[in-house]
Amino acid sequence: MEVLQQATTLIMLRQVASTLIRPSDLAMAMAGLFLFSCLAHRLTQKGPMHWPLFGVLPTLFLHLGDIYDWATVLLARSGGTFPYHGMWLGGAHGVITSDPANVEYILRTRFTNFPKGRYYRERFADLLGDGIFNADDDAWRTQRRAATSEMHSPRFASYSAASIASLVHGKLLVLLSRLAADGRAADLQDIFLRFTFDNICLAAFGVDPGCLAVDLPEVHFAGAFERATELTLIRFIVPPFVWKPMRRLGLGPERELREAVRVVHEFAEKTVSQRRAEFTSSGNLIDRSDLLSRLVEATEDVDVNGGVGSKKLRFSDKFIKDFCISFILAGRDTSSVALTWFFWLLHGRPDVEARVLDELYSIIENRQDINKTGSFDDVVFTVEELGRMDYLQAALSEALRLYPSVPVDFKEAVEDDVLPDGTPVRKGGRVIYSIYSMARSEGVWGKDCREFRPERWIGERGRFEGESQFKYPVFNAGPRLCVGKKFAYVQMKTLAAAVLLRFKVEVVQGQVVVPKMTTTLYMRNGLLVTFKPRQNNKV
Ligand code: HEM
Repeated sequence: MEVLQQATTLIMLRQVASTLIRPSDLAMAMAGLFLFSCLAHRLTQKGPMHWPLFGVLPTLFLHLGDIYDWATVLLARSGGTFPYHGMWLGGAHGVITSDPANVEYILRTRFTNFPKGRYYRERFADLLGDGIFNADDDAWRTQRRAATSEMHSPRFASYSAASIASLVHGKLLVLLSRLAADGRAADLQDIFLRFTFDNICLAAFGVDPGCLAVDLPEVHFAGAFERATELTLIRFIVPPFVWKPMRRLGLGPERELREAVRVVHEFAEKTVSQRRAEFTSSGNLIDRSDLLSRLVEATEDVDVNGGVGSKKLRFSDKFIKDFCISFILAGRDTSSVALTWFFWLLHGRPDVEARVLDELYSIIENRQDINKTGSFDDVVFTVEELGRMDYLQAALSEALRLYPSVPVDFKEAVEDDVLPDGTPVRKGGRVIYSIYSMARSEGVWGKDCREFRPERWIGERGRFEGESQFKYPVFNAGPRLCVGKKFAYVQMKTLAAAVLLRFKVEVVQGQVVVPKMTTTLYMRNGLLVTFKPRQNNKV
């Protein structure tokens, strides 16, 4: 991340240098540096080529378009971990790893020495405030406790399952039927993004923004949220000496970011204060099960008199607002991109699709109230039935293994440390772990690691069997394991089962399907598909 910023700086420097130095002298100097670096790289052979003065930047720059695959090759060549550093005096340094033992060390064993860190928090502060996604230490712990107790409560679980099913059956299937009837191609990624945005807002605020309406409208809040996220990510590319003054002066993308953040915060503040007023006037929010209502009602124990006693306090509006915004960011696009890759992989593997369908048919056949007409129109799978979809769970987990929604993540070292494989990490350095590369490592997943093989998740008794969090940190691992993991599987399984049962999703030929190089593994060009209704003659 910081290295990317330095790459931008490098381009600027090159432009300045070309006005001060003759181009031929510059070319000679660059050729000298290149030869020197090649020689040094030949001698060390670990990781990417580092240039004098510029560190890894020029090499990185050549690979911006295929950075995940490039890092995968380098990690394989260097035994799973290599150090990097950015420009001389720039201060960016750290290691990149795909070794599960190192991942376990930073995410669990030495959790307190590897927080998200200031670098991350500073960039997300405007959008996320002190929300769980952007917090460390005590601020994170309080929110984590609240998140786990509210999200894992039976009340929230049944509310979220019902709202997922209602969105899928009441809106998504209606939209797909319309598209199928018109024979129109549509971008599956866009449709799924709309679905997960509405879904996460329902879970967080109990409010449906309506992105999934059949006319696929532009929704102001959703657009602002997306823009705010994209514009925040620019801060990971542009150096701080550029974005910070622009922020202060309200210029360029920073001005647009301020406006998008304002829209998001205004919406969140208004919703929180309306819910607070509703609670104050009626004394409870008994009819509401969304996270916001739970948090408005909840209290936390706070120490008083130096820890001698404690009293119950309500969460502040700011706490709840920040929490809900983080929650929306965390659950907004992760499962939609996972589902898009899943449908794309299925398209290339009719055998896997047939096994998923067989599983669905056999669950329907086992129903007491089986619909003898053979029509699937009314089938809405229950949470218990979703739990019996082992093969679907395996296929989704395998799609996420190959195309993890968060392909690369990182932590910052508070103190000097040494990773289990012997690699030293200096204070302030970053440990970047490539989840994308771990999936493609023969040492981690075996010789067939690049194959889409759901069977690797099925145990001897034919049931789904999970893997170590540290070999598969797709949902993060250790104390910061994704709190939405259960929610995400219910959401993905409900959607995938309902759609596959009713439609054959056909990928339009001739499009280029490649990942976008950003923090979430979007498809760069989306995924154009058509929907063909299935003949329901199986039951
Ligand atoms: C396929 C879907 C999902 C994947 C792959 C996924 C993955 C992740 C990952 C990798 C992290 C760690 C990010 C970091 O700290 O840098 C995370 C954290 C988190 N996720 Fe998810 N997520 C998914 C869906 C969801 C959903 C649907 C929700 C909400 C309902 C959610 C809520 C959260 C929250 C609140 C955190 C922060 C946890 C903490 O820092 O303690 N996630 N998730």
